[in-house]
Amino acid sequence: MSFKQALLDYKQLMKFIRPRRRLYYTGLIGDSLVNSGLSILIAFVIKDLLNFAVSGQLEDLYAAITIVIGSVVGLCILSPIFSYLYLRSIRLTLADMRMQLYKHIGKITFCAAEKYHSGDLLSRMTSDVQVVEKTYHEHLRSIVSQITMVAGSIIVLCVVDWRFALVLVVLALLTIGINARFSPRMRAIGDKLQAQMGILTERVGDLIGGLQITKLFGLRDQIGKLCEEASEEVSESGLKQGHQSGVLEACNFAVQFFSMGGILAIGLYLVSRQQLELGTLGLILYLQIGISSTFLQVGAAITLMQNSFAGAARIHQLLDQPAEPEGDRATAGLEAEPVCQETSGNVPALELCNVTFGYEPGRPVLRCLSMSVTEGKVTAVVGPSGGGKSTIMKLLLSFYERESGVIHIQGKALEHYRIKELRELIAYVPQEAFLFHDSIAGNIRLGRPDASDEEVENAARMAQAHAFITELPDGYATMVGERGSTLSGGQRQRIAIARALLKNAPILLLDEATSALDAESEHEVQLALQELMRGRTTLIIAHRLSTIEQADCICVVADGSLVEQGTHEELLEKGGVYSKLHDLQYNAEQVLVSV
Ligand SMILES: Nc1ncnc2c1ncn2[C@@H]1O[C@H](COP(=O)(O)OP(=O)(O)OP(=O)(O)O)[C@@H](O)[C@H]1O
Repeated sequence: MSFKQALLDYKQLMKFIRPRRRLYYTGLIGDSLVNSGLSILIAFVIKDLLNFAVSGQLEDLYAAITIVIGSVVGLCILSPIFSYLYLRSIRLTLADMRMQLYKHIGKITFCAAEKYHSGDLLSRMTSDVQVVEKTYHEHLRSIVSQITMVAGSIIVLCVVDWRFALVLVVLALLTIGINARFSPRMRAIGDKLQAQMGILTERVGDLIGGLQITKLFGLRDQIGKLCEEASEEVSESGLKQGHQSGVLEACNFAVQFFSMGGILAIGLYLVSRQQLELGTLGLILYLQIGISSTFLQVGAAITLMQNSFAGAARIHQLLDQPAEPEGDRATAGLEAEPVCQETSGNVPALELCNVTFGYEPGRPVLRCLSMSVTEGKVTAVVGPSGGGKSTIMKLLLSFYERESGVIHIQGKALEHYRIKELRELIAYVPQEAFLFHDSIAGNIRLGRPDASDEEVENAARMAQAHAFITELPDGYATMVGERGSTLSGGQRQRIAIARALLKNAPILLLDEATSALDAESEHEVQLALQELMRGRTTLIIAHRLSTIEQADCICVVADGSLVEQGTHEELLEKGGVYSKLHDLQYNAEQVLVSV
C-alpha cells in the first residue's frame, strides 16, 4: 500500500469525526501525552532510586518521591479531562454516523437500494460502524501514544545520552518500515473480512426471514450449510489476519528483543567502566522496554486499522448511493416535452405517454406505453403476469425514473412535483401489505399521523377490520409482530387498506389490494373500496376480473404495452386478449364450482 493510499484511507476514515476534530485530537493527544509523560517520569523515578541504592544520597530518594506524588496528582486531574473530551467526540460522531446511515437508507432510490441485501445493509450499519469505532477509540490512541512516547523518550535520551537516543531513532524507523510492509496484506484481508461479514449477515437474515419455507421444504441443512460456509470464510479470513498479525508481532518482538539485549550489554559495559551511572542505565532500559511494548501494540493497531479502513470504505460507498431528490426535479428539457392527447376533452388525472422503462439496461419492461386515467374515475389494469402492471404504479409513485416518455399527474409533469408532495397525493396499497412492529392503531395511523383514535377506528370499520381487531385481547393496542407476523394475510391487507383510507388522498393506487382476502372478506372490502373509490381517481390492478367488471375503463397491459382499452362489455365484445382472459377465468371458476 502506497503512502498516498494510506493517507486517502485515513482521510476517508476520519471524515466522520471531522466536525469534532478539535475536541477529538485535543483529547487524544492530551491523553497520550499524559500517559507517555507518566511513563517517562517513572523512568526518572527508577534512575533516582537506583542511584540512591548505589550512593545512599537522600536527595535522590526525595526526588523520586516528589516525581511519584506529582505524577499521580497530574494523572488524576488531567487524564479524566482528556479522556472525557475524546470519548465525548467519539460517542457523538458514532451517533451522527448511524443517524446519517438511517436517514440515507430512507432516502436512497429504489434502484440503488435493490443492489443491497438487507443483511448487507445491516452489516454496514453495525459491524462496519463498530470497526470504525475501534480505530477512533483504541487503535489511534495506541499509535499516538507510541509516537508521543517515542518522541518523549528520544528527547530525554538526547539530554541524558545522545548515543542511546540514536539507537532508539533507528529502532523506531525499523519498526515503521516493518509495519508498512505488512499493511497491504492486512488491508486486503480487512476488505475481504468486512465483505464476508456482510454475506454472513445476509445469509443469517435469509435463514431467519425464510424460517417457514426452510422448515416446510426441509431446507434446514441446505440453508444452514450456506450460513456455515459464510461463517467458515469469516473464520478463515480472521485466522489469516491473526496469522499475519502474529508474524508482524514476532518481527517487532525480535527487533525489540535484540535491541534490549544490545542496550543492556553496552550499558553494563559502560557502567563497569564508570562512563555511565547505573541509574541512567536503568532509565534507558525502562524507556526502551516501554517503547518496545508500544511498538508491539502498534503492530496490532495497524493490523486492526485495516478493518476500519475497509469498514469506512463500505459505509462511504453506501452513503454515496444516489438519494431521491427532495426539491422540484424539473429540467428545461422536460418542461418542453409535449402533453399527451387528452381523453374526452378533460385533463386526465394520471397520464403516461410513450413511457419506456426497464429495471436493467437493455431489458425494457414497459415499451412506449401510453394510457390515461380520467379524474374521479376507476381505471383497472389487467393482463398476464409479468406484463408490467405493478411497474406502472411504481413509476407513478416515482420509485424509479423512466427511460423516456412523459408522465403527468393532475395535468402536471411528474418532475414538477417534489417527491413528498407527489406521494401525499397518492394512497398506495401494494400487493404485500407491510406492517411495522407496532400496535394495530400505530400501523393504521401511519396513513395520517395526526388522526384521532376515532378516525383510526372509522378507517378500520370501512376496511372491514374493526370486527377482528376488537376480538383481539388488546384490541387496537395489539402489537402485530415483525412484519405483522401475528396476523393473517387478509387481516394485514385490511389494515393496509385502513391505512390508505385514513390518508384520504385524491388518487388511489390499489395493486391487488384484495388478493389475500377470502371470498367473504373480499366482498366486504370490495364494498368499502367502492365507497372509497367513489369520486376519487383510482387505478386498480386485479387478477380476478370479476372484481373490476364495474370499472369505468379497463386497460389490458401485456408485454409492457397497452393492447386493449374499454369497458368490460366493450372488451368482451371485441373478443381480444381481455375476452380470452375472461373466458379462461370464468371456465376455471365453473370447474371449481362443479367440484
Ligand atoms: N425490482 C425489479 N428488478 C428487476 N426486474 C423487476 C423488478 N420488479 C419487476 N421486475 C420485472 O419486471 C417485469 C414486470 O413486473 P411487474 O411486477 O410490473 O409485473 P406485473 O404485471 O405486475 O406482474 P404480476 O401480475 O405477476 O404482479 C417482470 O418481468 C419482473 O420480473
